[in-house]
Amino acid sequence: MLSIDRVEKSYKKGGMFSRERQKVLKNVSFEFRQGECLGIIGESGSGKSTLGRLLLGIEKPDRGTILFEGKSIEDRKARFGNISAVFQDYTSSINPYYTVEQAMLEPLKLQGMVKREALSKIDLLLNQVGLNPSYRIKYPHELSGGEAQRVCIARAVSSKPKCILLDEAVSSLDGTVQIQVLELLKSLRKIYNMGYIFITHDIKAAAYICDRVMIVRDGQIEEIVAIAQLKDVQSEYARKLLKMIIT
Ligand SMILES: Nc1ncnc2c1ncn2[C@@H]1O[C@H](COP(=O)(O)OP(=O)(O)OP(=O)(O)O)[C@@H](O)[C@H]1O
Repeated sequence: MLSIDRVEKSYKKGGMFSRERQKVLKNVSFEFRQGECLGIIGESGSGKSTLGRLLLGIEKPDRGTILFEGKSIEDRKARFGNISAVFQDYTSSINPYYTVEQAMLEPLKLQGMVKREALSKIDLLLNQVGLNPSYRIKYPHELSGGEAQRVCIARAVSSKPKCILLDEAVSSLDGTVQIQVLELLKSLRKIYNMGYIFITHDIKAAAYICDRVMIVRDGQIEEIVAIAQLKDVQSEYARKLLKMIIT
């Protein structure tokens, strides 16, 4: 569904007048299959979030191509309604002056829904993420971290996307809430028949939800492995990384 071919990305390094560039992604190629949950794991600074932004079409690669069902992800029409995102920072993902209802109306209106239809859809979406209709009138500061992230997830599924990219989406939640949100993601995946790209440094969370994980090292793919074969990773680095994260 998503074809990533020889993608490279670099950023300017140093001050405003510096010409030096840091290569953040190097020759990245892989396929994301329809309906799968692919984890992207790696050390801090390995380029996971940069790759995530490129997959969303927020930024352009310097070289290489990213195709969504054969069309460039840079083409708004290719990605609109097909791919959405949930980020770690749920508090700044929702406008602080918007109620939950207003925040959820936005994407539904963009899909061309009339207000009456959108309002009943909001009740359904809130219900699907385990929040009752009383949450419609709440502001972000009145929500717990887990509740705010549920609202972000409800917004992300509202367009019935084929894929949601989750960038450290459960990392700031504490233990039990994290598991509840992972369970929610599992059940929504079945309801909507969609795939996830799950960026995380938490291998346990990845193992809980993903079918395959891609291990990224210093901007390059080290290895892609099915979760069931995680214990049998081939590369020395992947073995060390997994051991380090698990202990
Ligand atoms: N917009 C940017 N401008 C300049 N440098 C950037 C930019 N975005 C990322 N970088 C650099 O690219 C490298 C990779 O960053 P990235 O956030 O993609 O890594 P990451 O694996 O997601 O890390 P973390 O797990 O800590 O979030 C880092 O050295 C970072 O400083």
